[in-house]
Amino acid sequence: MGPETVEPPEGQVSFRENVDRMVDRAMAAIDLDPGVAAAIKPCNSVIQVTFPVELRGEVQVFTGWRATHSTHRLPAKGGLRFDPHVDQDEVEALAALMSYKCAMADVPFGGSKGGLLIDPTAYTRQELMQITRRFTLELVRKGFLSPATNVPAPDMGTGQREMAWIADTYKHLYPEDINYLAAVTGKPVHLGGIRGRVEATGRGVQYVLRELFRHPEAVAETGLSGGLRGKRIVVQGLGNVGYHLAKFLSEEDGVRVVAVIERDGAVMNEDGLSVEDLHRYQQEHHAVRGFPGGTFSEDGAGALELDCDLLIPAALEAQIHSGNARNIRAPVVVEAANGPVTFRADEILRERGVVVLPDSLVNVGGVTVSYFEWIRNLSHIRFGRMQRRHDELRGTQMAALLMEHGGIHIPEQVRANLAEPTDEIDLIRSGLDDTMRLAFQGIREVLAEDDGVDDYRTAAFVIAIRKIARSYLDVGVY
Ligand SMILES: NC(=O)C1=CN([C@@H]2O[C@H](COP(=O)(O)OP(=O)(O)OC[C@H]3O[C@@H](n4cnc5c(N)ncnc54)[C@H](OP(=O)(O)O)[C@@H]3O)[C@@H](O)[C@H]2O)C=CC1
Ligand SMILES: O=C(O)CCC(=O)C(=O)O
Repeated sequence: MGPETVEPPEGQVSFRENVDRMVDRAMAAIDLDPGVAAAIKPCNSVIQVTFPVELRGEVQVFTGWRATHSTHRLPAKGGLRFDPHVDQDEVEALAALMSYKCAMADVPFGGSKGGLLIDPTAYTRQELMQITRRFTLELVRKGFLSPATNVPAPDMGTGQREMAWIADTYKHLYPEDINYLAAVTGKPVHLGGIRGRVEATGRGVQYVLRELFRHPEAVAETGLSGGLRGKRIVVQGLGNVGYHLAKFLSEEDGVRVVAVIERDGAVMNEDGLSVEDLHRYQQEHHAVRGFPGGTFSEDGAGALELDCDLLIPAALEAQIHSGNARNIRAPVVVEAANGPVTFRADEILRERGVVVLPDSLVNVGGVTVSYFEWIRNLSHIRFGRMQRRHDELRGTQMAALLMEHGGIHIPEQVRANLAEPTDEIDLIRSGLDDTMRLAFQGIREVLAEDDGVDDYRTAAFVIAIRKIARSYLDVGVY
């Protein structure tokens, strides 16, 4: 749609419609059978639950949703959001995105997402536990939560604590289910979680950006040059995803975080913000205003338009829309959040040559490590437990053999590395890194080979849709 076209106000286009329009663009590019397209796009089932909880001596009623988009693989997988603005349209859109990202990155799950309409900051820990347990009960009883069919995980407003309550509630309902721990992922490690899940989405963003900068031709297309080191980033949202990605990129890759946008405004420092200091400040003050390490502006939305190399929205959807897409100065937008760019903004950015790395690629690290956690729960054993000492012995023996019989001097540090047993976290990072690299490479292949596909988002959807369509066609639709 050209900039001159008279368009309906963008606010009238729902999140779900935005996702569908992006999917339509990809389906058109591969000439998908209309029947299969119609089978893939809608949510398979959606539940709305309304339940009472007695709090502070009175009954309060809560509403929540869980949408299952696709069940071509089971369980259907996706986060659970606690937010005062969530609605059915939003969870449907997010469930659809889960199907596509899982298929694209070879994470063998269908797509689902849930939300509870609540302001979590208005309740005590004890109250939230009561509400979460009751919500869990509703979802379980209605067939929307179990290790085999539908497995939630953290999203906005939820984390390890809520996942622990969900797992425990499920266990009390089905103590005979030997796989009860696999009913939810993102749990604390001591309660059946896996090392590396908390930071997985942020870590995945780091790995995908590292992979981008291993492809000089891809970097050249963005108009940037050189490596990741020294690049200037603006991050929106310093929650789970935003904090970890900003921390890893600045501490490990020499990236400069020139601005962080939070709910109350933006804090800027051209020399680079200390992510740890800012995070600590934000945790303490529930705001970034007043942070001594940078300059504050109340205009958070305006800060999206700051000059930088990589703009990384990591908070809410629809942050880049037709009203500000022409003002975005970053040559690359990295969608760490789900749906931060509307369909219309996506078109404008494409016209302007801004490269958008889409959510389905960028934030797939979270569900990837959830997949590892789910497998760990089903296998009832920590990854690496059987081979750690075996690896150590083999490394020690190999180093000794090379030194004694090959006459090779191996420095002590190298010998120590060879003999070091592999920890679970090493395996998780290896699996995550591999997934992110392969996902990026798969998209580059489609961009190179498919005529009519010339942006990362369409390429990611093309990969996903082809896989989902194949699984529909292979088994037949009945
Ligand atoms: N957690 C995960 O593993 C995954 C998350 N995602 C996506 O990443 C995004 C962020 O999720 P996550 O980090 O888990 O959520 P969190 O709730 O941990 O963090 C969200 C952050 O965004 C901030 N925020 C809220 N409103 C605004 C606003 N208007 N402007 C700027 N910042 C704002 C929040 O501030 P405050 O604390 O004040 O509310 C908070 O710091 C979501 O789109 C989610 O779906 C995607 C894949 C996996
Ligand atoms: O870890 C998961 O299962 C889901 C993560 C998620 O909600 C997302 O990728 O948007």
